[in-house]
This record gives sequence, C-alpha cells and structure tokens, in this order.
Amino acid sequence: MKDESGILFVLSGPSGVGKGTVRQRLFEEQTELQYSISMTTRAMRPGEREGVDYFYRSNEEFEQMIANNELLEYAKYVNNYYGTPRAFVEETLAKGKDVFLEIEVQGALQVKNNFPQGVFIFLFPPSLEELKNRIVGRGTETEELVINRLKEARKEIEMMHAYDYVVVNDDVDKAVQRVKSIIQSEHLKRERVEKQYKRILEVE
Ligand SMILES: Nc1nc2c(ncn2[C@@H]2O[C@H](COP(=O)(O)OP(=O)(O)O)[C@@H](O)[C@H]2O)c(=O)[nH]1
Ligand SMILES: Nc1ncnc2c1ncn2[C@@H]1O[C@H](COP(=O)(O)OP(=O)(O)O)[C@@H](O)[C@H]1O
Repeated sequence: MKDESGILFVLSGPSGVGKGTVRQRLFEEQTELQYSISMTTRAMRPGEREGVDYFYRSNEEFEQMIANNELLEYAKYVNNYYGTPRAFVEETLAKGKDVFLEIEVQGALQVKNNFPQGVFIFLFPPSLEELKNRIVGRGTETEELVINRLKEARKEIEMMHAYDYVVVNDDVDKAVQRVKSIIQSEHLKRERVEKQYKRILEVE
C-alpha cells in the first residue's frame, strides 16, 4: 500500500534552547513544509499578528476547543494555554503535505502518543550553562523563574529518549542544516519503503 499522506515533523526541547529561533530561520528559506499555527491564550506581543504568529483566544474559547476535541495536543505553559489545532494538521497531511510543529515538551509527548508515526526532533543545548545564558539573555524572566526553568529543563532533557533525533543547537545555521537533513532523509526513507512495496506487488 502506498502511503501518500505527508509527514508530521515535531521540533521540541527545553525552554530557551532556541526552538523559535531555529524554526524561524528554517521557514525563512524556501520550504515545502506547512507550519502549523498554534492557538494561545497569551497576550499578543508587539509586532505579532493574529493568524500569523498565533491564533489568540480567551481562556473560555480555548477551554471550549479542548472540550470539543479540536486540539491535537495542548499544554499550560507559564500560566497560558498553547495548543495545536487538529483539523489543519489532519487535513494538510491527508493532502500529502508535510506539517511542522514547534511546541514545548509536554505537548510533544501527547502528539507522540496519538501520532507515533510522526518524526520527533529534540533540540538540545550545547550545555546547561549555555541554556541558562540564553534564558537570562532573552531577558523575559525574573531570577526565580530562571531557576525554575532550569529545573524544568533538566526534567525535560530526560525526555529526549522518547525522540527520534537529537539536534544540538550550538550554532543556529548548523542546527537548521541538521533539521533539514533529517527532513530529507525521512523522505528518502519513505521513498525506499514505497519502492519495496512496489517490488513485492510486482512479484505477486
Ligand atoms: N504544547 C504546545 N506548545 C506550544 C505551542 N505553540 C507554541 N508552544 C511553545 O510554547 C512556548 C512559549 O512560546 P511563546 O509564548 O511564543 O514564547 P517564547 O518562549 O518566546 O517562544 C514555546 O516553548 C513554544 O515552543 C503549541 O501549540 N503547543
Ligand atoms: N544557536 C544559538 N546560539 C546562541 N543563541 C541562541 C541560539 N539559538 C537561540 N539563541 C537565543 O537564545 C534565546 C532563546 O531562544 P528561543 O528561540 O526564544 O528559545 P525557545 O523557543 O526554545 O524558548 C534567544 O535570545 C535566542 O536569540
């Protein structure tokens, strides 16, 4: 049987490792990937746009979507909800196009449970010291929050064994290249499997 559906790629990893940065750089280049825009209850930041960066919703609207099973996964992160709209992912994959999610670790594990055929990529910091520097450097957290984030990051790093690939984000360009190689090799793998099926069918 030929599998004509697209491939679901999930990029995840601890807070501050550079998920957003790597994803943005990846999508600056020409790519066949379809980025899944998330829902969130967090406030829109200056420069962000509805339906481009996120779909911004109230708590009530978000909880209604959870109740209606409209989200493929969701998580509460720093007191805000974040979630992936299910319909876009399912419809895009069914059209044979690849979908790319950039989400935190709790959500990625939910996707893995519901969608084990996805390709799970864990972005890894060069060191915990560098992770701390990036969280502090971003300047969005108080000192107490930085300590909490680092504690959380240690736990999240233990989850990397559930992933198919681990990519070190030492240099952004290199990390993007690594992610692109993974995408390419997953396509080649798919083609090889299809060829094998074809051969088996011809023999029969
Ligand atoms: N589970 C889940 N996490 C998401 C989703 N969208 C974004 N995130 C994650 O939520 C976290 C916070 O994102 P954001 O508020 O944009 O702040 P950032 O820390 O500047 O990236 C990041 O780790 C994102 O990867 C989603 O749909 N589901
Ligand atoms: N390879 C890298 N080298 C140095 N700094 C980086 C790298 N990748 C990301 N950063 C910086 O680290 C901080 C956290 O990155 P961000 O993309 O917001 O992380 P995440 O989305 O995983 O929380 C940002 O200030 C970003 O500019």
